[in-house]
Amino acid sequence: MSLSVSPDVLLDLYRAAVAAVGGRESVRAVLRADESNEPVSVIAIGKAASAMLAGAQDALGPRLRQALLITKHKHADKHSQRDARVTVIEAGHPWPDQTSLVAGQRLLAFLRGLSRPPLFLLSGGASSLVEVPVSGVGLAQLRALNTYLLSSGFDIRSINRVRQAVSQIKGGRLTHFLPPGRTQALLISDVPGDDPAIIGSGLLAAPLQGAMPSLPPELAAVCAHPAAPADPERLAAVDLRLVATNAYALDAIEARAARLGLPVRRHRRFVADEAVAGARIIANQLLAEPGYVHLWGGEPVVRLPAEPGRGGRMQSLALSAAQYLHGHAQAYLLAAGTDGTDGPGDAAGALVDNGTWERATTAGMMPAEALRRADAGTALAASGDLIRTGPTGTNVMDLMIGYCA
Ligand SMILES: O=C(O)[C@H](O)CO
Repeated sequence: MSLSVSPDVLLDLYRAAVAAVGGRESVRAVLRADESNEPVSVIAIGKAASAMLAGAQDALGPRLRQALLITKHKHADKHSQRDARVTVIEAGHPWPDQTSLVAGQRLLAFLRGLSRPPLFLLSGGASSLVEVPVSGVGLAQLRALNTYLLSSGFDIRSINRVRQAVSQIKGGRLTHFLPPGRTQALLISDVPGDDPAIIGSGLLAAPLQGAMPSLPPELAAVCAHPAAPADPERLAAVDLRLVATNAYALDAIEARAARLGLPVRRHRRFVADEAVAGARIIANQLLAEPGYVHLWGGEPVVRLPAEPGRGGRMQSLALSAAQYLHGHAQAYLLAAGTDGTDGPGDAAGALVDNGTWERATTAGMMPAEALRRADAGTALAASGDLIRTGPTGTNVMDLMIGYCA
């Protein structure tokens, strides 16, 4: 078999993956299979809420009676805004703001107006976008808590464990406000392991168990306000279904590669390392087995200095991997998020090759220094290797696709 794997082929595989887990397509595919004629009310919450709601609008047509859309500032699309049946609220992310509390009240009011349960469309970001704090906790405390959590280095499970402790709706407590009957929820997962109790802090799932991570005393005191426990019977009346995950995106790449006749090595270990360490592992695996398209899924982390530069975890990982590709005749690595935004800046990630390190250096950058300052985006802009997609309408964490001849 004669192979021709160019950077364009890797971009094509990445695009196929993002399309396969698109919020609109994923929701539409599931709802089209539903043959009922009943009218449906929809509540879509999360960074992918607009796209998910568009999928419901496509599939349900006139059956969609009314919808509440809660998404990040500037994330509501025209499709939703022009539909008179849709109430749009844009709220704060990654830190909750006043609009997140307004969204919480509108959510409860919307539910009070229903005689039967709505269809929920949930995606990552919901934790910050909507909140009804327990009594005694206000916006200032909520923001202080989230500011601490987001820079704590805790994993998302621990972060959302704390968020659940100060909420009247998270950790399954939103079920207390549902009308009677079975509730359906479709979810896009942006968390390792795809646990619905973690996605968006589990508005409709059983609460996270286990010890809380340790917090500074003033924040531990915020979490000591009592919250009503979730009712197991109400939780049991919710059907949660994942419609898009990181694994689905990797499946789509495998399927597309097979159609193109490309042999694939799919690495099953979820890449959650610190980005620079992860880059070394990935580059070693790639270079050890030439002639294959290598695939990894994950969500590495970047330790941020006091004043970080441009670019997120995927750009750090890509730039760091570029130093290992240097000197190889033909070697590429595409590392990109699936939501279109990889940290500060407008890039989704980067596609590096054996010349990236040198191009960045020739352009006057010091790539190693850029990595230390969490400024990979500036070096990759100079080497001409950034990928820009704009908002994609989904988020299933990160994809890494590599090839070396
Ligand atoms: O909203 C959240 O909690 C995160 O995006 C994980 O889903």
